[in-house]
Amino acid sequence: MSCRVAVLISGSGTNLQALIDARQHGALGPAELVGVFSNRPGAGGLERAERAGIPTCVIDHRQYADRSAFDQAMQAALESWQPDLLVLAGFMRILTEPFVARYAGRMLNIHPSLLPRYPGLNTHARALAAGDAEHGATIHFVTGELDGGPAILQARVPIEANDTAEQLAARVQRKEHQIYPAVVRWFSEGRLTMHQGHAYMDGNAIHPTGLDWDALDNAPDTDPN
Ligand SMILES: Nc1nc2c(c(=O)[nH]1)N[C@@H](CN(C=O)c1ccc(C(=O)N[C@@H](CCC(=O)O)C(=O)O)cc1)CN2
Ligand SMILES: NCC(=O)N[C@@H]1O[C@H](COP(=O)([O-])[O-])[C@@H](O)[C@H]1O
Repeated sequence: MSCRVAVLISGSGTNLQALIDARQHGALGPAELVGVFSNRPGAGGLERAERAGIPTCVIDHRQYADRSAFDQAMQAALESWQPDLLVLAGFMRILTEPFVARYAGRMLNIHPSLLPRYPGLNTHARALAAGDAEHGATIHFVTGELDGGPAILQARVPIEANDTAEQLAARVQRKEHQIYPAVVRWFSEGRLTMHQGHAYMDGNAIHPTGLDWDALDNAPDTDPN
């Protein structure tokens, strides 16, 4: 039974590429990439999708009077792909409550910080400015609370002396490209659920900050059964 996955982007699409590569290497489980949607014409990820033979759709949010009108147009376009899961991969628009409710429990986002630290934008510069020793990425279910949905997985990277925001972003992205395919696979295998605002893996509640990627040696997906 395949899991129909639509990916939402706004930019270069390196996380999309990681999903495409994982699919091509048989590492995405039953997940099938059925479409790529962008709110930005010319987004680099659109070329990645076209090269992979994945249908694309672009709706420019700037052509709409308000957020709700854009979300309604986006939802109508997405429904044509009949997605089981929406994957936000650098999608840079805040979604309205009705759109979020339509996909409750089947919409994921990857955020470039160790939530709850640094929701919103410019996370790398904020972590540097705060003098943090570590940074990372969080994958979470999307809810109406911006970057506040139940966490599924976190992955950490060290902040090195003299790091620029660009160097730190690149280190975080390398980790993102490892973890997002794993989480999409888990969801497509029916192992990830959201219930009453909490995330569950194989029926077990996930810690509020998510599973720790570096501690997964003994974790569910190493289970031989
Ligand atoms: N209702 C929700 N919408 C979105 C969520 C969410 O958790 N709940 N996650 C974000 C992804 N994201 C961070 O991970 C994020 C994206 C965009 C913004 C933002 O401030 N966007 C501005 C426009 C910025 C731009 O166009 O460059 C806006 O929408 O006005 C904050 C966080 C996706 N949506
Ligand atoms: N708040 C959302 C946000 O900042 N998301 C971030 O945008 C980048 C998209 O890169 P990509 O387009 O190359 O996948 C990723 O690093 C992702 O964490």
